[in-house]
Amino acid sequence: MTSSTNKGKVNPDLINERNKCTFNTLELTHLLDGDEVKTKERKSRESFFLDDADLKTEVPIEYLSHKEKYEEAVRKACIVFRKVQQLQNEGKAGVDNYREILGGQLGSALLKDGHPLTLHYVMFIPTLMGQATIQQQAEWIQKAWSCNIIGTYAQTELGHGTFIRGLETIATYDPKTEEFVLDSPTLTSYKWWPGGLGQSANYAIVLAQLYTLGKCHGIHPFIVQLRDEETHEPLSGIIIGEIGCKLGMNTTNNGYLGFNKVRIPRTNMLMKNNQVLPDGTYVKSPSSKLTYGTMIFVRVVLVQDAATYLKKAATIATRYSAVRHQSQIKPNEPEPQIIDFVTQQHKLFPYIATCFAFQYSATWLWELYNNVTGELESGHLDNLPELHAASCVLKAVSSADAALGVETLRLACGGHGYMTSSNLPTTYGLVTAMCTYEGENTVLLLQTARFLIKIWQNKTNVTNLPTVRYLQNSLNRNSPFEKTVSWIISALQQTATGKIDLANRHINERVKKGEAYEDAWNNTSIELVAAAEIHGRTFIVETFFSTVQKLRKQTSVELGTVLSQILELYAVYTILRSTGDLLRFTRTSSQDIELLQGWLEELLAAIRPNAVGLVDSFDMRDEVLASTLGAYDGNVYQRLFEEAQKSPLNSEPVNKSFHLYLKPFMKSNL
Ligand SMILES: CCCCC/C=C\C/C=C\C/C=C\C/C=C\C/C=C\CCCCC(=O)SCCNC(=O)CCNC(=O)[C@H](O)C(C)(C)COP(=O)(O)OP(=O)(O)OC[C@H]1O[C@@H](n2cnc3c(N)ncnc32)[C@H](O)[C@@H]1OP(=O)(O)O
Ligand SMILES: Cc1cc2nc3c(=O)[nH]c(=O)nc-3n(C[C@H](O)[C@H](O)[C@H](O)COP(=O)(O)OP(=O)(O)OC[C@H]3O[C@@H](n4cnc5c(N)ncnc54)[C@H](O)[C@@H]3O)c2cc1C
Repeated sequence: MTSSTNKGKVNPDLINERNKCTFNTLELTHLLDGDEVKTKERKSRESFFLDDADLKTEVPIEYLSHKEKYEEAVRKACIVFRKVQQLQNEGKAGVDNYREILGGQLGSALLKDGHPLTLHYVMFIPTLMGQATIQQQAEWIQKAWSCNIIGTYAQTELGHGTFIRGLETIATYDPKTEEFVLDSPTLTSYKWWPGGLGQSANYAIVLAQLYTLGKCHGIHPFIVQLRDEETHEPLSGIIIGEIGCKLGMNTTNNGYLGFNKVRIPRTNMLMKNNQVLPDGTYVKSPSSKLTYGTMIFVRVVLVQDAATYLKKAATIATRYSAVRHQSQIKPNEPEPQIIDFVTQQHKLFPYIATCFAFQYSATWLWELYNNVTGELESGHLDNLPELHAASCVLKAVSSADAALGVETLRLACGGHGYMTSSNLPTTYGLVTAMCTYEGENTVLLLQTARFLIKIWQNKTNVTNLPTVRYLQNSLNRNSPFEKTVSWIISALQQTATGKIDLANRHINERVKKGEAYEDAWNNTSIELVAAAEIHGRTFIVETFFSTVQKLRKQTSVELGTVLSQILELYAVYTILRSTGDLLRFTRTSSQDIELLQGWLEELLAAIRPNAVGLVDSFDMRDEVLASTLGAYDGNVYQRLFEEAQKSPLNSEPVNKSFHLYLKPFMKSNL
């Protein structure tokens, strides 16, 4: 039985759902965490943070002003990281805990609408680790780890986010003083967006165009002090502030930054990859793309984050759907639980399955990232393009599907899903941002397409490239329909290959007609994005399949059966999203599509008794869900009512606006 912190009387529908679950939810929780010990450690960390009275906010943050929200977020952020440091000193915290504390699980429970110090940990420290020399690390890392300085990552500008070669901030080397002079020559060159930049950080990694000895060498990273370490006043020549309210993430303190001829020492350019010598000589690294390393790191960790946000929304919507009764299926019968409507199951269950699919792809990608960065350290760059392409497509597909999933799950909760207290709107605000930051999704899909087309055009040997190995079987037509996940994978691979081939042919045809390659690329880009997307989805299904094959060797029969069902559901759901392409690029017939549809419906029915059990296995504490609709006890209506009482408008029977405006207006109409 999955534990919960909530001691309330549990709703009978949920008791009933839990009684009919066919597998041991605790076994699945352990499997998702890694093992029983890891579950214990996670739960003890959760208690360490969530039971701390100082980390609770009395008034729901929605009722605070923008300024108050920020101040409350900083208060909590400091407590959170003091506690992290305590765990570190006790040897109980590592990188994974930062992920948990900043990301979707604990992170959004502690700071519901974003963390003002996230960028310090997610990009400032990783950039120092990846781009600074040993000497520079000796100077900066310890100060950063212990938070004596707080940093951010200032790359995006008002005028450019995607096209980073077009950034306008300038760093001109002055050999006489051995300093760089940072300047923002235009309004569009102002940095715009960096998290924590507004009022929290006193340092930043700034990406700027490097000029030395009269020549521009492209963008390079510099560590720049922004504010006085004692007074926190902006330093001379630094123009800084916060960018204002956003759709979500309103406590991340995103900022703007301009430079008016700010001088920094030569040694503040991060020189692990490229260098500027004291006399101004430029020394180039083997690959200009190593400067982009931090972006790969963040894209990799975001895939896990997408899974976590989706788990949260799936838990809320599934529990709510088990408790909510509405309408009738047959006349004269009681109103059913809305989870019994098949359309409702179709909104919920594929997204429950998607949580698993993304988690397994995230694990795979994290391992690839660690292997390839290890190789980069020893000068081997061969596998960087595949890592880049894989991280782009998995970040894009997982964030897009998680955003769509959270919104679908919100809609699945009807009117109550629209309440802020359901926590679905805030979760959507967090997850949809992911589609834009760290590389806008379309742009990232085009990066993956670039990799795929290159492989296809050059007939590259793909034997050692796991994400594209399937391309070697290229255009062999797939076998007749079989009700297996292997068949689905091969049909998806066939479809992806067909789409890559067709896009490539269209580029070539356009070039033959006289278009420049770049124009032909742009004119084919709708197809290129679609090809990259299905390539990504295919890989996610394949990874889910191989993971379940491995896991089934260690699970009980009951859990193994459920894992296979959700794998099948994810596979069938994914392929049914592409029926048009399936008919175009494979031998699949419309009768096969009917069979797939029937299979989908069978799976929804098979998963129905275990739906609540599956989301219970995610083991998200009520404080993590922070939702009137999703709590473990299912007491939805009581919670909605209680939360409504917290509206400041309910603190007095008559609001002054009645006397000031409404009454005079109403009387004047007599
Ligand atoms: C150590 C302590 C750690 C503690 C922390 C641990 C964990 C933290 C964990 C979890 C955190 C959890 C949650 C996080 C929660 C919230 C996150 C909150 C905030 C997020 C902040 C977001 C911050 C940002 O957004 S920063 C700004 C990001 N900006 C972008 O991503 C810009 C996108 N644009 C680009 O990347 C590029 O410009 C481009 C679009 C790729 C084009 O570049 P260009 O130079 O024009 O390249 P071109 O197209 O010509 O390609 C040339 C060539 O290079 C290849 N290429 C491109 N990029 C890369 C790369 N990155 N790596 C390798 N190779 C690359 C490209 O494919 C081409 O190759 P080829 O010529 O075809 O061979
Ligand atoms: C919540 C949030 C937090 C952020 N945090 C940070 C941060 O800490 N530090 C930081 O430096 N930045 C940060 N950013 C900025 C973020 O990285 C950029 O907004 C992002 O990379 C997208 O760039 P853009 O805004 O220039 O979009 P644009 O590139 O202007 O996108 C607009 C449209 O143009 C299209 N487009 C652009 N180029 C192409 C192309 N080559 N081919 C096809 N279509 C194209 C896009 O697909 C999109 O539809 C943050 C952004 C957000 C929303």
